[in-house]
Order: sequence, then C-alpha cells, then structure tokens
Amino acid sequence: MAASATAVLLDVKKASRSFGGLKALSEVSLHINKGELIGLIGPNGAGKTTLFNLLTGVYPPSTGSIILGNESVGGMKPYRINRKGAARTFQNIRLFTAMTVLDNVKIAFHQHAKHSMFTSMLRLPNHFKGEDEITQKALDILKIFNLDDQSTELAGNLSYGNQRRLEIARALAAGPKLLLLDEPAAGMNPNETHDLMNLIAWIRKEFDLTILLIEHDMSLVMGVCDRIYVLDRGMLIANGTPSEIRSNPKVIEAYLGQEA
Ligand SMILES: Nc1ncnc2c1ncn2[C@@H]1O[C@H](COP(=O)(O)OP(=O)(O)OP(=O)(O)O)[C@@H](O)[C@H]1O
Repeated sequence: MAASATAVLLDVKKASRSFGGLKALSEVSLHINKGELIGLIGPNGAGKTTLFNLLTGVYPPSTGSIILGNESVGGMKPYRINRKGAARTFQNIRLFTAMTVLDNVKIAFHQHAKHSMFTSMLRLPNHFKGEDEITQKALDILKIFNLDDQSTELAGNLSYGNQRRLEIARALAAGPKLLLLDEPAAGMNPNETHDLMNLIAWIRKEFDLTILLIEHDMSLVMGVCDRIYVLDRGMLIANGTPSEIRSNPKVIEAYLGQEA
C-alpha cells in the first residue's frame, strides 16, 4: 500500500477543555488518515462541538496537542487554521443572509485568493482577472450543489436544506484538506438527508477530502463513515467501524442512558 494512503492528516493527543469547573473534553486522543470519512457521535452535551471548536481555533485546548498535517495548530486563531486547510460548517447555520448565494461563496474564495490588496484597491487588471476567475470558480461549486440557478438570490431566502448545502459549498471554497461538518443534515427531511449523504461521499472523492462528520442520525453515520469515534461526557468511549460501534456495549449504554 502506498505510504500516502495511510498518512495521518489529523492527530489529536490528549486534548482537554474545561469551562470553569466543567470538563467538556477529557484527554481525547484520535487520529484521521488522509482520505477517511470519519463520524463523531455521542449523546447531547458529549463534547462533539467543543472538539470541533478546538480543531478550528474557536477555543484553545486547555491541555493536549492538535497536529494538522505536520503542524501543531492547537491554540492558533481560526483564520490561520482555515489557511492551514481545515474548514467547517456550523450546527447553527452561519451564512451572510443579506448577501447573495454567489457572494457567500466568493467571500470564502477571496480569503484565499492570491491577488493582493494593492491590485484590488487600485482596480488593476489583475484585480478584474482575479475577480472573474473567482466568480467562475464560485459558480462551479454552486453547480455541484445544484445552487447555481439561485446564485443571485439572497442566501436568507433559500430553503433550510439549501442553506445547509450552501454552507458546505462555502466551506469547500476555502480549498480545505480537512472538512468538518457539524450536523449537516439537521432539520432536513429523509429524502434531503439521503441526497446530502450521497453528495458528501461524492465530494470527498472528487475533492480528495478528509471529512469529520458530527451527526445524530445513526443510520446515516453508519451508512457513509469508514470509522466512528464516540464521545460521552467529554470522554472518548469507543472507536471502530460502523458494525463494531453498533454492537459496542459502552455505546449502547451511553445512548440508552440518554433516553432513560
Ligand atoms: N463556551 C462554553 N461555555 C461553557 N460551557 C460550554 C461551552 N461550550 C460548551 N460547553 C459545555 O460543554 C459541554 C459539551 O458541549 P458540546 O456543545 O460540545 O456538546 P455536543 O456533544 O456538541 O452536544 P449537542 O449534541 O447537544 O450539540 C456541555 O455541557 C456544554 O454546556
């Protein structure tokens, strides 16, 4: 097997995060290999979003390390981690609702564009060339998400399901190596959810992505993920293939505990 097939993209070592007296994450260690699609599940309050927040720089870890590629990114500012190749979507959609669908995606491209502030301010030819290129790239991404015919619509006017898709399109525009999706199917109906999962599996291949996915819908996670990590009360209680996780007594107990 080629070395790159098993190269580790994300390596989290004993990451902890406390909020006052509450230990939201306790010494969590996990790794994701390049190209994997990994699920992150756990009952409410387990620490899933907190882990995403550490991975994307919203909070620094209280202790422990986070290595992305070959670099330690724990505690870096979000925009720097984004530039290092990690992009995310949020549980609560965070689009610029008063801007067009196209501009929402173009903004993400601009953050990574090569043309300088100088050429933009002076409206030099390179600015327009860069702008045309970015518009075209943004439209190409919108097409993948079947949103190109709504490119001039305000983002806030899209249906809920389409707003979720636009969030993923925007994250992709940042050209990430690692895509972090926080409940991308929340609020979608079963058909939309099914379509979205197929799309996620497709973009993973098409864009050579590594994906970490938080999702509450078990059948959905089991259907698309290579491996799954399970958090409960801030601790990692299991890691394995979907079938291993499905029959893991600790996982069953954690979820039954939630329903009791
Ligand atoms: N900024 C914060 N300040 C204080 N407590 C926080 C903060 N962020 C998270 N927590 C707490 O940390 C714990 C883990 O929360 P987190 O949102 O990470 O869980 P989750 O697994 O994503 O839950 P859910 O599935 O309900 O979204 C919870 O007890 C939460 O109240």
